[in-house]
Amino acid sequence: MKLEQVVLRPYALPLKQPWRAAHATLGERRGVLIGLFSQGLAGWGDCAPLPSFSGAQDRADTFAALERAAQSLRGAALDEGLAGLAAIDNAQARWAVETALRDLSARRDGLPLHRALGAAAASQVAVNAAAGPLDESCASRVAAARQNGFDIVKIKVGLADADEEARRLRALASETAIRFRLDANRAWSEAEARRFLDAVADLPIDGVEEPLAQPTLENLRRLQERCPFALAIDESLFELGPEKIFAARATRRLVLKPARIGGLAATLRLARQAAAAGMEVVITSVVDSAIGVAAAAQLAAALDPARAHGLATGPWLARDVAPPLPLRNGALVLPDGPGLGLVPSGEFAEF
Ligand SMILES: O=C(O)CCC(=O)c1ccccc1C(=O)O
Ligand SMILES: [Mg+2]
Repeated sequence: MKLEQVVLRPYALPLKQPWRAAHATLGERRGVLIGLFSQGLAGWGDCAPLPSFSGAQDRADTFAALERAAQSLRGAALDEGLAGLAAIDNAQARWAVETALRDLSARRDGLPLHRALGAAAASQVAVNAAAGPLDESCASRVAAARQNGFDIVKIKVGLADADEEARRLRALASETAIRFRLDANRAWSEAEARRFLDAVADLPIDGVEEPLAQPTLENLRRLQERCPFALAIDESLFELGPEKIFAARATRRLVLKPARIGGLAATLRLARQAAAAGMEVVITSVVDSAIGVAAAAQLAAALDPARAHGLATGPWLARDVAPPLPLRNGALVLPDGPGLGLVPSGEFAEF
């Protein structure tokens, strides 16, 4: 299958309200879609680097790497594209290109992408709601999540004093019956983390991502041992090292962002290694476009559609490149169609 046309389509999508986390605020989302065309079919991928979050590569470097990859794909065969993925030296660009290639190849084979990745057919993926930071309007977002059928709501912590946030979380827990997934994005010293985690130990907490500003396998293990719920490694994955993490099992959970890891196959490999080591794996999106979220959702469906993944970021965008996958009763509904199951629409579909 020869790639007859390769297009790059930049986007800038405003958020309904800023996405705030410890160390980062995001007001709009910029990325580039890559589209591959062959025999009347198209495959799409999303490249949306997050320079403000640790571990992300510089945006200009990323788009330059995507541009180079697009150039080398023009006129190449689909299989040559897949064989050349390892040569793309930028994780987010590689993720976009691999998504587009596998979307196209799954469409050729008439299979939804998760089926093309070797999984049984799934119609939905369980997800946590994304409720933003623990601020004044958090309670209304949590109540809305409960109303919309979510069992787990994710909240960013580490943006205010740890004792104050523990009090706010307790107040929220008394208002709405829901489980909390917290993400400190490396905000706390070990002492602050201990103070917060001890103060909320009796609340319905599903897990806490990245509690420590300076995580090591030793301090994470100490913290995990005093927690009744899962702690998770997310952005510290490569700093701590996947192999060391699997051997140590210092935290119960690992968050994998395929956009940051650099592809579907690489993420599947890490996820299976983590599962074999006895860790829980959660796949998350990066407040990217509906194309990126759909790709991560297909991957999550291939891995474990029943575990709540962090893929409900679509509602934060005021505009999107395609109608996002619908959220129903705490799950992302997967399209029936082949490949990703969605294509860019409106201005993003013209070329
Ligand atoms: O996990 C979720 O529900 C949403 C994804 C998310 O929180 C996130 C989005 C962009 C960048 C970093 C993160 C994060 O998990 O730290
Ligand atoms: Mg996280």
